[in-house]
Amino acid sequence: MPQTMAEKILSRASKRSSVSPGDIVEADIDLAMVHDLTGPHVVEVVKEIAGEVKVWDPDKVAIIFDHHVPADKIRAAELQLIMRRVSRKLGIKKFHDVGRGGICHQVLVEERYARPGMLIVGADSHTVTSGAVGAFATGIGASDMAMVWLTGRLWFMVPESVKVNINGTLPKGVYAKDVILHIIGTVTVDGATYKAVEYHGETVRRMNIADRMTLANMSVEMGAKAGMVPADETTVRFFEEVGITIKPFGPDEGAEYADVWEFDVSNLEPQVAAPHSVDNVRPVTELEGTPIDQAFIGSCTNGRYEDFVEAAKILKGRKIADGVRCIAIPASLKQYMKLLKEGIIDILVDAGCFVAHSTCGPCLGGHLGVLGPGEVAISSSNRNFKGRMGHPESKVYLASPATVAASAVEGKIADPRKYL
Ligand SMILES: CC(C)[C@H](C(=O)O)[C@@H](O)C(=O)O
Ligand code: SF4
Repeated sequence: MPQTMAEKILSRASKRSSVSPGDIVEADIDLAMVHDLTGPHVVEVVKEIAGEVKVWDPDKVAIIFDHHVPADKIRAAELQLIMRRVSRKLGIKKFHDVGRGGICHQVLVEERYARPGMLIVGADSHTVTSGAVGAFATGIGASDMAMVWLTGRLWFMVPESVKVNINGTLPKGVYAKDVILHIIGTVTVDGATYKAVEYHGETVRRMNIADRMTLANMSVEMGAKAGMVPADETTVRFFEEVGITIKPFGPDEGAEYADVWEFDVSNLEPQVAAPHSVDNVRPVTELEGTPIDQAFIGSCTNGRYEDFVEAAKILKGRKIADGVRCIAIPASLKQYMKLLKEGIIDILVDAGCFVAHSTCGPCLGGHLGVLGPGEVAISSSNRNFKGRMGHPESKVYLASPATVAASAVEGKIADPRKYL
């Protein structure tokens, strides 16, 4: 029987010839990731069950520090100490300490830990990001992760698959972020609950890996279990860049989908998700002029080289508006280095941005830009829940890096198209 990407991956991992939506399978995990915040909980549960810390295969475990790095308070330092000791004890090679990697989802893709056809679990909801290279990647809780550490296996209910066809040429100033915001705005935050979403169509085929990561990343904001892009020639080239040969990977011809969604993006305007829900999406022209206090360019959604290049086109030779701070944080050391070498960091600093080394920081109201009462931010990240970036009385608007940059320059939500 022809199968979707999720079905193919779950059949292979559970050693079955085929699976159908609703089946319960026990599958072998190819890669298990934890970070500085969730790792300590996993360690605690593993110790409770097994009496000591251990993992089934140290080469299939990744431990990446990103949420509170460098440690912003004593508690964060304590948690990082735990994970540093565990990494050393277990001989984890995919261990990325402060300054040695970046945001966990960026690192999984950038280091090519995530590969097409893999089954990946991470103790973080945005683990779906690795779907950009054709993996079934999903977020799980600490106790599930503890079972994975101990056995290398986990049960799944095979999800129904949804095919999202995205066609049309993106207009100037409109990006992958606008596409995914538009999709979430259309289907709402529970529009894809427990579904495996596959992104198809000419628009997606033309997207680079950075853009595909933005799409996959926000799949969880409509409830998806996984968000995947078939691995095609672009993916093959992405792996070739570092000397790794992979084969394209996609659904079988004739695979059956629970739903097919069609989107034509040829006339799409830049999109903005207004407070306090990711599906509260409007075209930028409806929100233009809304005053802001802070702009943030970064996160696992939009903190890549390509994102900063777009923001820098707008920031070059301009200044951040008086009374507004713009925080710019590349998603990883590698992205930072590339931006540094190409003079993009100079442009950001010249414009008046506060540029920091890779961390989740302000994205989850952690540090390096926590909002105060009544403050308004526009952010290139993925969540705008009440209090997400700080005080419960603050507000977060989500948009593309270009829209964030244009807004930073004007001190109010602005349409990036007039700058491009
Ligand atoms: C802190 C962590 C568990 C959380 C997640 O799972 O997504 C965070 O990364 C987020 O984006 O809200
Ligand atoms: S950058 Fe934001 S969304 Fe991504 S993992 Fe960190 S806190 Fe979560």
